[in-house]
Amino acid sequence: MSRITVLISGSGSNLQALIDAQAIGRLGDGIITSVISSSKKAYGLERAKRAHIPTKVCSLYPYVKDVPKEDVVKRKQCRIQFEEELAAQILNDKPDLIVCAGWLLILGPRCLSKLRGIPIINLHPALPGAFDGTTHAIEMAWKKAQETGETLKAGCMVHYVIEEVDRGEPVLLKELLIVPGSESLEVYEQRVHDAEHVAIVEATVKVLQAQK
Ligand SMILES: Nc1nc2c(c(=O)[nH]1)N[C@@H](CN(C=O)c1ccc(C(=O)N[C@@H](CCC(=O)O)C(=O)O)cc1)CN2
Ligand SMILES: NCC(=O)N[C@@H]1O[C@H](COP(=O)([O-])[O-])[C@@H](O)[C@H]1O
Repeated sequence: MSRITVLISGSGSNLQALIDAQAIGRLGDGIITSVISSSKKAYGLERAKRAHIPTKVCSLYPYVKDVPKEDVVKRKQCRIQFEEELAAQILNDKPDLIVCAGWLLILGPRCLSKLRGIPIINLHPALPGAFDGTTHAIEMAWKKAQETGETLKAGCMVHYVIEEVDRGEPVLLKELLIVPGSESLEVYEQRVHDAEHVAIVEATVKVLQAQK
C-alpha cells in the first residue's frame, strides 16, 4: 500500500478527484490516508469526512495572529514553529507521497528538510515558468491574452515541490489555448479546473508507479 497525504486549503475539488479515482481503483495501491487543511473552513474537509479519511487542520493563523506584520523577525520565527508542527503532523501519518491540491502556503526550508525523502507534488494552474508563485494564475493568464490580443498557451501542471515555488520538475502538463475574446474568464477557469481534475490523478498515478 502507498500512503498518500493530501494538503488542501479550500474547496477540495481536486481532492475529490483523487477520492473518486481511488474509489474505482485508479490509484492502484495508493490510499489517501490523511487530509491536512491550512484552513478549518475548507470544504475539502467535508469531502474527506464523507470519504472516511482522517483529517487535520494546520493553520498558520494562530501562530502569527498576535504578531504585528511589522515584526518581521518574530513572524519568521512563528512561521518556522508552524512549519515544524506541520511537518510533524505530516510525518505522523507516514506518507509515501504528499500531494498539494490547492494548498495555499509556501513550504519553507525547515518544513521541506524534515520531509526530505518523501516526494511532494503540487498542482498549479499555469505552465512551467508562467505565473510562478501566485495564487491567481488563472486570472492572470486570461487577462494577459485579452491584453495582448494574441492566443496564449496556458493550462495547468503538476510539478515536484522544491524550495523555489512552482519551479520544481514538472510531472505532467495540460496545455490549454486562450483565444482573446473567445470566452469569459469564468469559462476558461472551468476549462482549467476540468483539466486539473484529470492532471492531479494522472500525476499521482505516475509518481506512485515511479516509486515501484
Ligand atoms: N516550497 C514550495 N511551497 C509550495 C509550492 C512550491 O512549489 N514550493 N507550491 C505551492 C502552491 N502555490 C502555487 O502553486 C502557491 C501557494 C501559496 C503561495 C503564497 O504566496 N502563499 C502565501 C500566503 C498566500 C495567502 O495566504 O493567500 C504564503 O505562503 O505566505 C504561492 C504559491 C504550495 N507551496
Ligand atoms: N498556486 C496554487 C494554486 O493556485 N492552486 C489552485 O487552487 C485550486 C484548488 O482548488 P480545489 O480546492 O477545488 O482543489 C486549484 O485551481 C489549484 O490549481
